Amino acid sequence: MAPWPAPPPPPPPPPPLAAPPPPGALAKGPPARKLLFMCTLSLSVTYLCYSLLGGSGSLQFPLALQEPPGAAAEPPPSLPPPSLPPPPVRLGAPSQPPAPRPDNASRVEPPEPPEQPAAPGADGWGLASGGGGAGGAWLRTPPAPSEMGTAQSALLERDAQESSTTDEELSGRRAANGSSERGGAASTPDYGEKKLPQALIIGVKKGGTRALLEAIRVHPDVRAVGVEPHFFDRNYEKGLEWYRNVMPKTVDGQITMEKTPSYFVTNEAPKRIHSMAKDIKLIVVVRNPVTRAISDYTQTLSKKPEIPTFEVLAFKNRTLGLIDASWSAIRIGIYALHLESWLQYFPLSQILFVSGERLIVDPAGEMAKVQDFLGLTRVVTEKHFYFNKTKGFPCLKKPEDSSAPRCLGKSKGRTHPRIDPDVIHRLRKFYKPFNMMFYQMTGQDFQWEQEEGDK
Ligand SMILES: Nc1ncnc2c1ncn2[C@@H]1O[C@H](COP(=O)(O)OS(=O)(=O)O)[C@@H](OP(=O)(O)O)[C@H]1O
Repeated sequence: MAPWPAPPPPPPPPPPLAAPPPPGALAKGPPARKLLFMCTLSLSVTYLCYSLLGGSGSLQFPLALQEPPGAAAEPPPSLPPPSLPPPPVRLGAPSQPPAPRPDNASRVEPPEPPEQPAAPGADGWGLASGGGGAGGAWLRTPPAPSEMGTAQSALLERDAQESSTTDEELSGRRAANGSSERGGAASTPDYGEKKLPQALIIGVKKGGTRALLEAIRVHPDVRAVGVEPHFFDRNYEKGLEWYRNVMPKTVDGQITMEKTPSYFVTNEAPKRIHSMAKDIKLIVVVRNPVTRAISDYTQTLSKKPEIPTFEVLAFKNRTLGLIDASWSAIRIGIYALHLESWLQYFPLSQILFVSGERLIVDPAGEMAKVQDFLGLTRVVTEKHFYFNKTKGFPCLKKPEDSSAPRCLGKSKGRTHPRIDPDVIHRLRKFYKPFNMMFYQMTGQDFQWEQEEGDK
């Protein structure tokens, strides 16, 4: 294993509010941080402006964003006049500057066993089976308005608690795979030490996080917990000792990892993670937000077939073209806004953005970047993957203790319902300025605007 790189210096405090740059100033190339700050500030203000246009809504995303039918995609409006009050809730912005490392011992509860035994391969790579998706095109009748209100609130309620990989999926996979699958905590030898993670896959839900985790677990210098601990969102009160106890044992030179995709959109997560380990490495698998939203919806639909159609849920008012950004399936994909809160605590150099699309077409290429980022030697390479035609995805050729090839389970790579192309078009236009901002913030062009289809 390559030596763990020295932790980068702590991020500078968020820059003070500044006056908007004169027109064209950005094009003249101001310092990168200033540019980034101006961009993100502009985004937040954009969001506020959209919000003021839209009406009522949830706390985090108060309002729907309006996109009149046929309107040309436009970049976010420029900064507001100085008299405009600041956004009451700035998405993801921490309420305080980074806190000093807490005294863990002072708030630790007696450790208890993990809720889920950190089952290796839980929902991970199983033997390739036929299909890989549930059903074909899903044509559904929109519900009556009264029905819809109830269905939508039930959905939103569920959204708040839903795991990206659900417990049913996990237990299903465990049953299907048996309990002796490779990798992870359960197959970790009974020596070594449980450590807090040094790297996290923090998102995004439906981005390809499971595929990434399972691939990196092939590396002998990585140990990862199979289930999603949800420590920094749902289980934080249980304390760091609980969290440590969830982790697999590691020996010197091994990295401890976990993935919980909801961290990326949890307001408190950046601060909490920073207070645990400011030099932690963060990985975000991102995917075209339109496809991601459909994938998210598809997952919910598979559990709750009675929910309204995607087309119904995507709009606050379809005639007016009001996109419902309070719906989590849509909100999660506004990556630039979520990233802004992470950048308050972590430098960009500590965050790796993996393309969910490339993870499918070139898994080895993306894994090379991941291993470099983690300071690992490139052990996981082309020779570990093959494309499984039945599954329609790359699968692992040969996990470390088995000669059988493995694909991810049926909950990964579901067949998406057919979505009205006009709705997809409108969503693309909705996301475009946020995507542009995200490319600027990360310095990477994920080329989502060039994709034609949904998948
Ligand atoms: N190798 C491989 N096999 C199967 N699926 C793959 C793979 N690589 C990426 N993907 C894509 O991963 C999507 C699921 O993302 P996540 O694992 O992040 O989902 S979750 O948030 O943990 O539920 C899943 O989304 P859907 O296709 O919408 O089901 C896949 O497109």
